[in-house]
Amino acid sequence: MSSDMFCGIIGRSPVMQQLFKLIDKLAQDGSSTVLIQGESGTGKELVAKAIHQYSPRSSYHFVPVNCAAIPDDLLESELFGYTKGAFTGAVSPKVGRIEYAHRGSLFLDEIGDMKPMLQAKLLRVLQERQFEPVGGLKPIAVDVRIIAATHCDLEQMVAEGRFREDLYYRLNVVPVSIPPLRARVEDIPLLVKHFIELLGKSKKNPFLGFDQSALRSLTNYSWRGNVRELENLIQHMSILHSGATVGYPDLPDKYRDPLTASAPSPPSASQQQTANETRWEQSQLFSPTSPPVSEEWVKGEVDFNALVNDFETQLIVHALKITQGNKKEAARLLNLKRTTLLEKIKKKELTDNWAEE
Ligand SMILES: Nc1ncnc2c1ncn2[C@@H]1O[C@H](COP(=O)(O)OP(=O)(O)OP(=O)(O)O)[C@@H](O)[C@H]1O
Repeated sequence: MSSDMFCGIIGRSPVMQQLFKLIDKLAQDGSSTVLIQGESGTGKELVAKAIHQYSPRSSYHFVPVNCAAIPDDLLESELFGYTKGAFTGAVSPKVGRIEYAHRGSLFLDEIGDMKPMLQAKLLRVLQERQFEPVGGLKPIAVDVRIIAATHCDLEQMVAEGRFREDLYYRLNVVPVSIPPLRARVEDIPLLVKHFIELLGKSKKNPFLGFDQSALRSLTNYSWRGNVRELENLIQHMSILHSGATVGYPDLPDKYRDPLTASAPSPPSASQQQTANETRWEQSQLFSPTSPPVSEEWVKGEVDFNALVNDFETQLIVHALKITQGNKKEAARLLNLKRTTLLEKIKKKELTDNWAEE
């Protein structure tokens, strides 16, 4: 599987290609519980839907429940339903979302926000495949695949006693991790193209996109809100710049990267990225430590090894910044072995604090 799109999910980076394979396997399996972890806006719900849509359960319901958005006292009756007279106001019985998802998939988003009492009730659904509605005594059997998602570190929450350990292990049968967008920057141009096409479909005078310098700057940005933030930016740009191509100066302040501003324009103005242009862009991500026509250049005293060493340091620091210090990811971005990167970091005595840019 090497397509750049799988069930509406865009990604050509190796991690996304691996994710597509995992989704395919999980879909075929059809029953195992899945726990999706990733920062907000990385596409957790999209992945959950894809797992359902490709599974034998696809002709039944995909039922999403956002555990953080529903107040605690309502979440129990939303999930488990209630019998007539269960509480004041329960004038007729209500089917809960777990029962509604029978033979389909239940997507429990923000599972880390679920209160302990409900965690215990959910554990029973996972263990016994049955539950009682609020106010009911008779157990109801269900055949439901549970796909949970969270942006929290559930393992840490277990260690702190804030999440049930037994439930964590029941949920984490197949862990799926979606990396943040800053750790897969090669997906950005593709996502930009995808959202421009999507948003431009219904427009007479659609937004035409970004020029090379704007795109370069977006690639250097940290994307705390991940793909959702990128989608919002393109929506914003489509409104302000319909029928136009946006350059670096037109980007909102926070998306403008000073390194990009100092880089010269690429040799070709074509919107189409050729392999050569991509390589050229990569080399222009960093301004050289010495200007090309300095005194040393004229006198022929350029210290080639020192300059190459500096450039190597800049590349490593840049990769560590955009991966927030994740050395495995940084090595992947740089196409280096992890051990090679670790040796270079040690030799260069680079500090270990990459969280803030
Ligand atoms: N790889 C992707 N390809 C295309 N669209 C994507 C991708 N990842 C995310 N999106 C889009 O970004 C938006 C956010 O995705 P989604 O709601 O699935 O994220 P999430 O991780 O569940 O977020 P949250 O944790 O805040 O609920 C959606 O509009 C989704 O379609």
